[in-house]
Amino acid sequence: MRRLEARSLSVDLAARRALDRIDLSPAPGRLTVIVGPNGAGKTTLLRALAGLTGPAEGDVVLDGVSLRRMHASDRARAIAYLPQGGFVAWPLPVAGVVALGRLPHGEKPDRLSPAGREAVASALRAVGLQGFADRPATALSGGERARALLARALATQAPVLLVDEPIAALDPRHQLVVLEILKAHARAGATVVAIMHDLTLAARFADDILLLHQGKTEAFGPPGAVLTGERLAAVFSVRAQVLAQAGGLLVVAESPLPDT
Ligand SMILES: Nc1ncnc2c1ncn2[C@@H]1O[C@H](COP(=O)(O)OP(=O)(O)OP(=O)(O)O)[C@@H](O)[C@H]1O
Repeated sequence: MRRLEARSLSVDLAARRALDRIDLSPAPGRLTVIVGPNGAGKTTLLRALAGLTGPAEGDVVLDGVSLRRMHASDRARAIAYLPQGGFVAWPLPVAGVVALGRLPHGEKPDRLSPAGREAVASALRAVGLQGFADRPATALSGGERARALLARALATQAPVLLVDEPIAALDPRHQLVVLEILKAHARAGATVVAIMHDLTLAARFADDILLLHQGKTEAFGPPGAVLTGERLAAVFSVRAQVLAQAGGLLVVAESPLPDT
């Protein structure tokens, strides 16, 4: 198990502070979900946790070592990152796209080791795309492509998995399938951090929720402690009902409040 930690992390984008002194230590074995309004800094935080955006102040460390001091290939083996709204430019077969997840292990997609081949096959099975292995990735629907790109991240078999809006393009069944994959991956010992906008699904699947607002931590903890009607009003500017149900909370945004 690897311990990823943001320590008083601040990030500047175009000379503007996008993240302000974030402390976050997503626990291995648990699914941590980041929520917050558009522009709150969620993607910026995930990119910083992946070592793709450097801190202005503070740091991101893996097992106590700054990501800035790690070799890029060590970092890529340790941390798999799935960007938002993934895009595939070349008509590579789906299995070839997923095999790109083995590059950090020094494996060429067309010459995988037996372990690499098994990792690719198992990732394709996990996302339900085993029948699509030979299809050009440019000939997939948006949701199929999103699942193929998640499979690429899974094929890395990294102990840390960071995924930016992994269910945004998915139908209800595949949303549940992907969230179950993420949860199972966490339960198997990985550190899994996902950005989501669906607060009901976040409440149902997350072990911990980080609520970001204007680059700062508004709240962190179990869903029931973080997602309160009062907080949703203050952060999202919506009147919302948070209803306790068997299986989790149901969050219903009822009406927009005047923007503050
Ligand atoms: N490359 C960039 N240069 C300058 N500012 C940026 C850049 N990328 C993002 N920003 C700004 O930084 C802030 C945080 O952006 P970020 O993408 O992290 O938000 P987010 O919470 O992921 O939003 P969303 O829910 O819309 O995806 C926003 O105000 C955004 O306009």
